[in-house]
Parts: sequence; structure tokens; C-alpha cells
Amino acid sequence: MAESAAAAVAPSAELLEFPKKDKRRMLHAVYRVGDLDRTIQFYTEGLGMKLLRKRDVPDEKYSNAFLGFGPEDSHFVVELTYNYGVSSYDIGTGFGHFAIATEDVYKLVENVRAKGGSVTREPGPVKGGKSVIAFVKDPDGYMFELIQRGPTPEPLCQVMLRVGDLDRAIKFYEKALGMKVLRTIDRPEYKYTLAMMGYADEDKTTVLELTYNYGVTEYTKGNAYAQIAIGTDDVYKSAEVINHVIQEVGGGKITRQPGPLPGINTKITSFLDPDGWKTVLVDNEDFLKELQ
Ligand SMILES: C[C@@H](O)C(=O)SC[C@H](NC(=O)CC[C@H](N)C(=O)O)C(=O)NCC(=O)O
Repeated sequence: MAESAAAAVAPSAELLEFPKKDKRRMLHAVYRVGDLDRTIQFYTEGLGMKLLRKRDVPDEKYSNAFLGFGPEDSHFVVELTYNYGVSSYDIGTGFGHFAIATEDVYKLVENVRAKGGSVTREPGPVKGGKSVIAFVKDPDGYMFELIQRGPTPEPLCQVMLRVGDLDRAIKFYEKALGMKVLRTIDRPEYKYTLAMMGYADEDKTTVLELTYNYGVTEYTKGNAYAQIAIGTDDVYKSAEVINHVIQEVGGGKITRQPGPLPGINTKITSFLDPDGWKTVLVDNEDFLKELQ
């Protein structure tokens, strides 16, 4: 009896392969800001992003602005949320940064400075490596790493999150989300290891940069950064796989069962990874319809 029950719920090999075969793309990062116009001004004039669209949802007392380096149907973008009357948030210690690839970090830093932005790390080679980087802080305190790179179709190139167990996080993002480990960097002299994870090469797409600081297993999440969204052709199959991986890895949680959102009918499912970072999977077709 117990055996047949177990057999009935065991996912097929085909289902477990689904995340790797699915049409996945990182769509956007969602986070809260205290003044939408102030952030739009900094991102457009200081960082060179375009304002793609805005929407106001007065019934729910919030507004959104979408910004990036290209249209949402082909680029990763940021979705800023302004909650009426809330002017500041706690970013916590777990969120790391967003990154922008540019052909001239020095020039971009000068531009940020000229627009009154805060440069927290001057341009130069990364400690322990060769890439030329800089860090700037946006008006709410979110960090942007500026990375010197050749021309790229996707300048908004990283979302960095800190995790407490890198092997567990890698296994989760590989199996539950079908991401590949694109590169790992261990810098024992600075006591950290990074794993770049994603769906295509780092210089062509946005990747998730998971950072493990030796011996640090817990971070605070604050209430500012919310989630990343990823496209899928099937939220139902995706959620089945995620459920299975949650049990296998021993961490994570489905926070929204797959199905259409009331009112707009876009099918989504959402979950937390073993470190508590949230991801929303969005039906690809519904997402494109929403943009029309
Ligand atoms: C692409 C890759 O090489 C980098 O740019 S890594 C940047 C580096 N990251 C870290 O140090 C991560 C660990 C750190 N303790 C953390 O939790 O953020 C970095 O920020 N270097 C700083 C520098 O000044 O070079």
C-alpha cells in the first residue's frame, strides 16, 4: 500500500526534465521604492535606462514603473513598486546588487556623479580578479555594480543574492528552475564563493549571481526587494517539479499554487527557495498578452 502510494506520486523523469526543456527567461526584478519619480530620474539620467511604462493601481494604493535597456518582450527589466505614503524600506543584508554592463565604467561613474548619485566604490579591478567594476547606490540604497564589458544585448546583467548554503542553492536552481551553472569563482583570500546561474551566456543575458560568504548561513531579507519573475510555458508542470525539488532538497516553499490571477487571468505560480528568496513563474503567452 505504502509502496503503491509512493509510486503514484513519484514524478516521471520526463516531468523532472521539463524545467531544462521549457522556454525560460528572466523577465524582471520587483522591488519597492520610496519615490518613483526620484528613482526614474536616477535610472534614466544616471544609469542610462529607459522608462518603458508606468501604471497606477489606486484601488490597491500602489503604482509601478518599468525600466530597462530594451523592450520587456526581449529584455530583463526592473519593476519598481511605490506604495502610497511609504517613503522608505529596509533592504536587509541578503540582497546584494543589480549589475549593469558597460563598455566604459569610468565614464558611467562620472555620469552618475554628475547627476548627484552616490559612488560607493571607485572604478578599478575587482579585489582578487581582473574585471573592472564600480559600485553606485540608488536613492533608496539599492546597490548597482557597474561592470566593464564589450557590447552586450543585455546591459542589466545580474541580480546578486546572498545564500547560506551554495551547494543547496545551486541544486535548487538547477533542478527546480532548470538554470545552468555558468561560472563559479572562489576567492578564499576574501572568503567568498560565487555561482553565476542562468539560461544563456553571461554576456548575452541576465544571470542570478549567488554569493556565499564563508561561514555565513543567515541574512535578513528586509521588506524592500521582493522577487524575480521568470517566464515558463507551463506554470502547472513547473509547480509540480518545484514541489518535488522542495522535498528532495529539504527547503523552499510554494507560496502561490499555479493558476490565473484574479482579474487579469495571467497564470502564475510563486515559491521561496531554501534561503527564502522569492521567484514568480509567469506564463509566457499571458505575459506577452499583458504587454499589448
Ligand atoms: C564578477 C565578479 O568577479 C565580481 O564582480 S565579484 C564582486 C565582489 N563580490 C564580493 O566580494 C562578494 C562577497 C562580499 N562579501 C559580499 O557579500 O558582497 C565585490 O563586491 N568586490 C568588492 C571590490 O571592491 O572589489
